[in-house]
Amino acid sequence: MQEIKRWDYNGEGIDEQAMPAAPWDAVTHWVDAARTHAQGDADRPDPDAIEVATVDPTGHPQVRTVLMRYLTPEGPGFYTNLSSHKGRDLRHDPRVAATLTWPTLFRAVRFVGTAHELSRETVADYFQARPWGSRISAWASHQSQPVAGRAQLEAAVAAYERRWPDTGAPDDVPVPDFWGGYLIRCDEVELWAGRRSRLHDRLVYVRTGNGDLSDAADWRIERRQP
Ligand SMILES: Cc1cc2nc3c(=O)[nH]c(=O)nc-3n(C[C@H](O)[C@H](O)[C@H](O)COP(=O)(O)O)c2cc1C
Repeated sequence: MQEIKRWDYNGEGIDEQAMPAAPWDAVTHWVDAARTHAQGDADRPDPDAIEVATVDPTGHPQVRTVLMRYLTPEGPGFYTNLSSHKGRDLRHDPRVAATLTWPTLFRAVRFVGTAHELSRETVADYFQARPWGSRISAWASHQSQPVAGRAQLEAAVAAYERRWPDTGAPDDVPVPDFWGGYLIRCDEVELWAGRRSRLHDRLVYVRTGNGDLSDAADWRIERRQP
């Protein structure tokens, strides 16, 4: 049999006595730690890369990686093309799940909830902070649609570059109507910590009320078996 390389996970684990009563502090503490850990190390995956799972109109699960460019007590979120397959999925069924995984810290966070479109104001603020080239690409890409070849995409980019040259101003490229973002309003937030011999720690914040991630009264904590 082929030899399998096995890694034992020996992270810090989770002490529920020390865990904040609301998920917001727990999540931001881990996100900050992952960002610090990744700093200046090109070999570490982007700490904000998040896998987002949706259900397509046929009921089939779909998953892809995006960047968590939004994180407030309302929930985590991301920006994308609203006409993409994920946009189509979420219009049809807003239920969503997402995971942030930081293998070198033996940690992962899992969010389960429903997706809500971010306001046009929030989207515009983020879009205008993106580099000019990324804003041009957002116009040129009909995300998730087939394309005859890369040349077709590059021709579309060149046409938009001529239309909206880089002036250095944040609004030199308008915000496309079809571009936006989603906030995940969470019903569950799980913190997973890898421990020795696969006897990991899993602590799940389960929503009990209508508040946001920082409202301790609206969450209970449950430990689940690994
Ligand atoms: C590290 C990484 C980051 C990505 N970030 C984004 C993102 O923030 N937004 C986005 O729409 N796609 C992003 N993508 C591309 C998506 O994975 C995916 O290809 C695209 O959104 C189309 O997905 P869909 O056809 O399921 O809608 C990223 C891919 C990777 C690997």
